Amino acid sequence: MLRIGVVGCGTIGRGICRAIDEGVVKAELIAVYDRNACDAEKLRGQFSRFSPEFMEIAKMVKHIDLLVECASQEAVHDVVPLALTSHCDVLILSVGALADEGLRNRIEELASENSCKVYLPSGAIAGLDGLKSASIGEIHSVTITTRKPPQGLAGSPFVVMNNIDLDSISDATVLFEGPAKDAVKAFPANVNVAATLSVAGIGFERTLVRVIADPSVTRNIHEITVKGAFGEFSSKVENVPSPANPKTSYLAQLSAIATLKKISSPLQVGT
Ligand SMILES: NC(=O)C1=CN([C@@H]2O[C@H](COP(=O)(O)OP(=O)(O)OC[C@H]3O[C@@H](n4cnc5c(N)ncnc54)[C@H](OP(=O)(O)O)[C@@H]3O)[C@@H](O)[C@H]2O)C=CC1
Ligand SMILES: O=C([O-])CC(=O)C(=O)O
Repeated sequence: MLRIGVVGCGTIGRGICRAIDEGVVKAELIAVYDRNACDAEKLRGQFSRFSPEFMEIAKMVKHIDLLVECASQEAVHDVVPLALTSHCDVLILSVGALADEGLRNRIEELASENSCKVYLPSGAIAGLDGLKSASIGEIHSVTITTRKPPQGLAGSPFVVMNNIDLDSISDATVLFEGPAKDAVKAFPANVNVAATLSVAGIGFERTLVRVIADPSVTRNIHEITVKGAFGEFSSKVENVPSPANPKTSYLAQLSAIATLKKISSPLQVGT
């Protein structure tokens, strides 16, 4: 059976571990790691079928087949090359890290040299199937508009560096418009979905991102428009935020679990 290690024991990590323990994903939960050791320790005690060990990454990669990164963009730099070098497949949630072209190329090279797979779940958006099909032909434009309650954007480098008082925003306000390459650095915990779109479609320079702080909404809303030789499509997801981390939509966690389910199943559905 597939042996999994999870890096990052926050909102998504906890959900993934629970899904493995409950048998939704047919795999063994071997190890967990978080830079806050006590969060990982708390999580370890919550399972009925598995007792994952708290393991540093260097040890973890010797005991698993697949490493799940659900920590931060910084963690992608630290753990993904190491896992691939150790012949582990990798599932990445903090996809914004791949805006770094050097890291992206290194990850692709290491995966290829070591015959490993790198999985990027569709996260909190819908429509990647259409974009992947469309990108076999010519794509003219990909745009994503992300609309979140102001406090869902709290702590992001863009808000901090520009001294934006989120509490004083009374109407929907466009905070950012620009390429995905800049958006994922400005809002690293909010628009990883723009990075996934970039990889699936026309890259980090040409994928355009708009971030709106909107006090009138309670959901994290992602609207995507793709235009190309195939015609055009739009998708809109109104996501329920995770109670433990309102930046992260519940669908992101479900999407990671669905990807693990697909990996561990003989039946493959969809593009
Ligand atoms: N691809 C997608 O569609 C989506 C991606 N995401 C991304 O997925 C990741 C996980 O999200 P979520 O579970 O909500 O986040 P949480 O903040 O709830 O949990 C992340 C956990 O990982 C820890 N962590 C962060 N960096 C490291 C590191 N370098 N090494 C070890 N542990 C680390 C955090 O510690 P600490 O609290 O100290 O930071 C925290 O305990 C985030 O990067 C998020 O932006 C989220 C939603 C959608
Ligand atoms: O969960 C979401 O709404 C999207 C998100 O935070 C991200 O892509 O980083």
